[in-house]
Amino acid sequence: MSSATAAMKGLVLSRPVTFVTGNAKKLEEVRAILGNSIPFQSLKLDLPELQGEPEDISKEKARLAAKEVNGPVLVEDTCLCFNALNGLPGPYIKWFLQKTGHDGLNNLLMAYDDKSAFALCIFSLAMGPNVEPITFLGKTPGKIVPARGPKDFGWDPIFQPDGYDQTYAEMAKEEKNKISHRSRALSLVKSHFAEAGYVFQTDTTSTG
Ligand SMILES: O=P(O)(O)OP(=O)(O)OP(=O)(O)OC[C@H]1O[C@@H](n2cnc3c(O)ncnc32)[C@H](O)[C@@H]1O
Ligand SMILES: [Mg+2]
Repeated sequence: MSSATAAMKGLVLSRPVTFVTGNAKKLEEVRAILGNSIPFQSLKLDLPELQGEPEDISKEKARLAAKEVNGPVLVEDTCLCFNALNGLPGPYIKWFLQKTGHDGLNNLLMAYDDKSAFALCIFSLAMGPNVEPITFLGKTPGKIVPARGPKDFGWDPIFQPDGYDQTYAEMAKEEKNKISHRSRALSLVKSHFAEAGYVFQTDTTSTG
């Protein structure tokens, strides 16, 4: 689409999308997965999170972020869902991890034979403070195992994706990024950008 056509459709963005997160490891993966496909800057901000269903939590984060940034934003919320617990801890995984650790998360499943789980990533894109966010879901199935591998990113050591004998933590970063919940959601974000034909004005200065 030419920039004139984009302008007629109101799709010219005067600034890049800001990816708002308080989590440096998430940002690292998003950078690696997106490369130069979508121009974005980042803002380190730990946004308050609503309680409720994962999609609503992610959307509300985007609304708050868009108000904060007063421009287009991308946020994501990540859940780790145990099938035996009907999806819990889900969006509350951060607090379960913080309070009980990798062993505690394994112990939660002690009473069940079913150790299956899925990682869920929900990106929300809000093109501005008064625009309804749209969501993009990525899901990777796997199982919960006793911790193996480096402990530098969340629950990576206890999640072993289906079809692999390594945990996320043991896998090479590029390997994880090929199949992860995050990369699956981001490939939908990329398709959305390709289809929407947003045009970024490049004469602005970036703050991030
Ligand atoms: O500022 P935000 O983006 O919200 O960052 P956060 O760290 O608070 O992240 P979430 O609210 O989405 O909570 C998800 C929890 O799961 C962890 N996590 C997220 N993605 C992960 C991944 O790919 N592998 C392992 N742990 C992950 C993360 O460290 C949190 O403890
Ligand atoms: Mg959070």
